[in-house]
Amino acid sequence: MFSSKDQHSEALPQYEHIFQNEFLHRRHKKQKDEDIVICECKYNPNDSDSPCGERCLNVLTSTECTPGYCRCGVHCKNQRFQRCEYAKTKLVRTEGRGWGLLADENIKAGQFVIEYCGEVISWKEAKRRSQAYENEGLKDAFIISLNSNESIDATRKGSLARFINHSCQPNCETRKWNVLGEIRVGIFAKQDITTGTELAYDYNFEWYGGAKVRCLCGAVSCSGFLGARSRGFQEDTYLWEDDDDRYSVEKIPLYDSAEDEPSSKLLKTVDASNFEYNIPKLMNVSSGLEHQLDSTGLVFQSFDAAPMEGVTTVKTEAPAEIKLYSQDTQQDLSHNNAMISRIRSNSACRNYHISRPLPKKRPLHHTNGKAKHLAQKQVDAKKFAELLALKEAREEVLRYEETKNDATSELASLYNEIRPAIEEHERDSQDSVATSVAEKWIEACCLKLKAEFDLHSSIIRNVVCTPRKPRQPVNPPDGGEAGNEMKYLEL
Ligand SMILES: C[S@@+](CC[C@H](N)C(=O)[O-])C[C@H]1O[C@@H](n2cnc3c(N)ncnc32)[C@H](O)[C@@H]1O
Repeated sequence: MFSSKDQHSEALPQYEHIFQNEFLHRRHKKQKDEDIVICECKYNPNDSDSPCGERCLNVLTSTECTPGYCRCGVHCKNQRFQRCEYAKTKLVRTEGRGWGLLADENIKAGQFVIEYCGEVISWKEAKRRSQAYENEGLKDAFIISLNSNESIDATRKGSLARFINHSCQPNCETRKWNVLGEIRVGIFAKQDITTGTELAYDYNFEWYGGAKVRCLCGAVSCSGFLGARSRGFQEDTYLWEDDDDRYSVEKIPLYDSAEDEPSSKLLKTVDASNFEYNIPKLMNVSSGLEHQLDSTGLVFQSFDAAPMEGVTTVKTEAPAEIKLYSQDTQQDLSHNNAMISRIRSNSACRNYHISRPLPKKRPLHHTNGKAKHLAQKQVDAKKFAELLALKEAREEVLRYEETKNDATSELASLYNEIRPAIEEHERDSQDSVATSVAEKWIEACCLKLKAEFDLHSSIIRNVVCTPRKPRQPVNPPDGGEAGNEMKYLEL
């Protein structure tokens, strides 16, 4: 695997070694006091996990503690990027893949290995440079994506992470961390790695166009080319062989399984069931909830078929299911989508598990071969309550409605609270908000969703199981005589 030649006989690549990203098109953000999240850890000499270990709120949200603010002081273990707490590694010459990086000590699964440092440039500049490097005849590519607007270029300046090669069956992965208000990319071990093993992560979603390089990772599941799963790759037609000859390739392999889709497609769904946060568990829903109460325009769908508001579906074109929600719900949804699109750039962040492809669309109910019109109204819980004969049932429905209203106002006020943060991030062309903010938002969305569900299920339960008030004649609004014109309240 590695060259038998003396490793030092090959000239070391020309680049400037740096330990922190350098910003070319803007300044490093200054963290404001109000943006600093202080964890609840307290240093306890008898508990090795106490100074910001796995239970630390900041660690759980992939945010490093801010020195001077963390109560654990010098004992804080959550400043690994800032303190360059890298694993020991060794540069080696590989067969056919240029230089590579080996573990020079045993590395544990989940361990921070090294930061991918380089020059932070705009996405446009990344495109320009990528083309320029190709024109200059540079074979190795060192640009990776930081967020949807920015990239890190380690071609001229970088850390040793620039030497980590690609593998389709990697032992490492990239993760994005919030460090003093900036997103930084770290290489983390996916599994235990023994000393002397080459480190590798999957480049597939980071490919920037230009030359295609045949992958020599040797994995059984090898995709054939570096970045072969990226959208850019599939649009391009050149191949760069190991001997640097170019070939026009007629048929670049296309990947059609859900897993192989470009990340931009994959990141449309958040798997809420995997959240590691303390988000209230949603009730189990029986399939018997698929009801339609036409006279109120109220449509119920079994929970698993509906997108989980603000959490599950992020899609620019509204899926059919979204139409089942009321207009104000849809408004919330667009806020939520904006939020999710801001947090989704942190795709490598393990806390969000943004991983599942879009759920398959369920066909809507059809009548006479036509799609049934689904009215988009709010549920009038008071109207339902009035129809119920039992006082307890009426009270229950109204109680759930109040809880739902509280959850709705809570979400609205949270949006107002975080609006300045969102606007600031937009000004700075930053694609993510603080994880703590996203976390609060998701929790509020879940609470609102649960409250809505509780209300709807209470209405259904009571309509089905408790007696209704007898039909009452109502006088027409103009005060005319009841009789032939008599109308009945109907469910
Ligand atoms: C970030 S650099 C890695 C370090 C590089 N090997 C060097 O010598 O500087 C990425 C480049 O390494 C080469 N490379 C990385 N992984 C490879 C693989 N699995 N098969 C073939 N070439 C690979 C490609 O030329 C790629 O553009």
